[in-house]
Amino acid sequence: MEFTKTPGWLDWYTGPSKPQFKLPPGSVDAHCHVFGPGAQFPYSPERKYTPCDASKDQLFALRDQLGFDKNVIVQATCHGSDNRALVDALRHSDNKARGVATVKRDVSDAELQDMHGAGVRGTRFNFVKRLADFTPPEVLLEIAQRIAPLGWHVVVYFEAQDLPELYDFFTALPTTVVVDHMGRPDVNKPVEGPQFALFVKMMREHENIWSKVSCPERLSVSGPPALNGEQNAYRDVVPFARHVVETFPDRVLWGTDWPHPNLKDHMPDDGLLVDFIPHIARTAELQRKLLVDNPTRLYWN
Ligand SMILES: O=C(O)c1cc(C(=O)O)oc(=O)c1
Repeated sequence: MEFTKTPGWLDWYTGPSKPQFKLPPGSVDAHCHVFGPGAQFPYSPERKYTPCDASKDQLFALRDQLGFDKNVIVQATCHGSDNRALVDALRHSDNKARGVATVKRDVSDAELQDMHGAGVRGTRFNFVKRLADFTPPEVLLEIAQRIAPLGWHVVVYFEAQDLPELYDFFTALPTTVVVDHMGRPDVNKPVEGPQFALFVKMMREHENIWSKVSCPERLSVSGPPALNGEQNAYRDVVPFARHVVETFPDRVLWGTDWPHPNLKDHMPDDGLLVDFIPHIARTAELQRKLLVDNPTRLYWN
């Protein structure tokens, strides 16, 4: 099948630089995606965008170029609940990738078992309105109860302004809950302001809630972008991510978010994104927890 990319689509950055920051051995890129290729794994009829292709081989080449050991591949919304591209990538990863799938209420136990065998360890609930249609909370809770016995967790993606209405649902989930991209704070607001404070309170009061401190390129308002050798990119995001890393060092994950769906402004050099890490995790111990210990515990147990 032939697909035409969403107008204005930015393709992932080719030839990323070698990071100056040396990742600790065993580091995991704990948030990245594969897109198709559409000819082999068609994009979902329900999708809200049509991306460029980003294959498993291209992802594994990036992993090696940046110096990561492993990947956690998160089902992208352009594939809906058809997890074939994800599962294919996991099966060809030589045990170096785990996955987070998207499942519907009618998923069978056999399908869950099959995905588990391939390396899926979580399911993703998406509350970002431009990406996914609404699913009633009782349906999501039913799915969470189905996957809990497998030892899977729930990944949630939402925007900060929606947290007040989602708070009770998230804190009632029976599994570990991993929040994508720090719950997308508005970084024009103060770190200690009420919006981000609610997110921090949710993590403080619920030890099963984790956060990915990823996506500065999405959250940043003032940049500068991770391009042209910039070693101090996305400075406005640093205080938010640093606060979460230092307050909850055992419950944070980091990922590139390659191939960076739906960016509108620029496409970052992934090597320079890796160089963002020591700004938010300032000691070797915090770096090891963020990049090695935490993802290994959650995904390779
Ligand atoms: O902000 C986004 O557009 C975005 C989209 C997806 C997806 O389509 O799955 O995943 C992400 O992590 C971020």
